[in-house]
Amino acid sequence: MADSAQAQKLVYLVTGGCGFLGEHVVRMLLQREPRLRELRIFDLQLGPWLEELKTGPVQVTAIQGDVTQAHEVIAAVAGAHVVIHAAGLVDVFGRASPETIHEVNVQGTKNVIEACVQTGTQFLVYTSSMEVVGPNVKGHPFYRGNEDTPYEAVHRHPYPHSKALAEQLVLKANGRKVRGGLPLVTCALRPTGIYGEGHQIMRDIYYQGLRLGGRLFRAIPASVEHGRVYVGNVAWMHVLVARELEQRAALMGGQVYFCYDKSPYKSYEDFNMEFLGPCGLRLVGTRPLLPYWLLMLLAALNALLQWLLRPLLLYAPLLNPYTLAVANTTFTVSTNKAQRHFGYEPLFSWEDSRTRTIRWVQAMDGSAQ
Ligand SMILES: NC(=O)c1ccc[n+]([C@@H]2O[C@H](COP(=O)([O-])OP(=O)(O)OC[C@H]3O[C@@H](n4cnc5c(N)ncnc54)[C@H](O)[C@@H]3O)[C@@H](O)[C@H]2O)c1
Ligand SMILES: CC(C)CCC[C@@H](C)[C@H]1CC[C@H]2[C@@H]3[C@H](O)C=C4C[C@@H](O)CC[C@]4(C)[C@H]3CC[C@]12C
Repeated sequence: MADSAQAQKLVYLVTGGCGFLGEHVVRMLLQREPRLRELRIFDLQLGPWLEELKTGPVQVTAIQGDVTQAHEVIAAVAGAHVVIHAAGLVDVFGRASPETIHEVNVQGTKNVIEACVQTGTQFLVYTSSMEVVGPNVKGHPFYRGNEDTPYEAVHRHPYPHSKALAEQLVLKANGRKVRGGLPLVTCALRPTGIYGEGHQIMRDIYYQGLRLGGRLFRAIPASVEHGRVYVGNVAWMHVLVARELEQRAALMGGQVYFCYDKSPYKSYEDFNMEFLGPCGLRLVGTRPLLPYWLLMLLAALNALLQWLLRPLLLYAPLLNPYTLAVANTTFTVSTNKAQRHFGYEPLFSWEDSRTRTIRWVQAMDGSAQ
């Protein structure tokens, strides 16, 4: 008993802890980090599910706050041993302005780094993205690459641009002296397209399929591979990195790691069918039903409509020139860097990840389309 009381000494802060990934990180920490004394969850919007966590042995502190507000971030970070910075504005559909995306993703990350430095927090894990590498605007394939694979990263879209700038800030901050004189240890995790329970885009596509009479129409050739990783494994990587950063600071500090697991290499649409198929949806066509030039035209039309309608309403469909380019460019990773550096093995097999995701889709209310 005395041992476990003594062992429970760490204070963790998860920014964006109520988001899709953040919730999984929070739950994983509570299950798999026995040294936790307090878990602070910082988010713009707090989820009602947090209440149920407050009855456990770890003190769960919910903090409604905005990463763009430096004073709010400092107050949340003060006294934390580890910060997992997963808050971000994930928008590739033109819902938010480029300035807002920059403010949240870049200035927000600067605020987190400065808060660590000012308050003496030594360990910072940043949720980056595969998008800091690519796909690039030239449509170059990244075929089962790793962290060292050369690739021409060119960003024109505000979201990947902001993630790339934020990642650079985090990596550059590694080694800075925090209050008390110890060095800040940082690293960045780069998930590919995350899937699993709570994935909003999967939900949208499922409902779209239901509205279309249980059908989805193939738009992307089956040969285009899109990297995907299960949310539980991404969360597990965050927990492991946070745990190992202290012991392996020299090796892991300033490093980037792709998030990977045993999810199969498939096109975006074929991969989604692994879950949507067993839930009654069918992907029509072995080849794209529309020629690529027509899809590009439709995507451009959507972008034009978005611009024209902006004063009246927000028109933000899934298809736009950027999402089409991402879905239509092979981008997959094959690496074991996380295994070599901190012993990562996926916690969930592909079969588990698939079953859990299917169960979640099945539990959705089909009438809520
Ligand atoms: N979803 C993916 O496929 C994917 C892939 C790679 C990387 N990522 C990264 O993972 C992180 C989490 O993404 P997600 O998919 O869970 O998105 P999400 O939108 O579900 O979660 C982001 C969370 O951040 C919070 N947030 C946004 N602005 C904030 C602000 N100003 N202050 C405080 N909190 C704020 C949101 O309220 C939300 O809860 C992001 O940094 C994203 O860039 C996501
Ligand atoms: C062209 C249509 C037929 C299909 C549109 C699908 C499109 C909305 C999907 C395809 C790929 C998706 C992105 C990809 O999985 C990886 C990421 C990285 C992450 O950091 C943020 C989300 C994002 C950009 C996904 C967004 C949705 C995309 C573009």
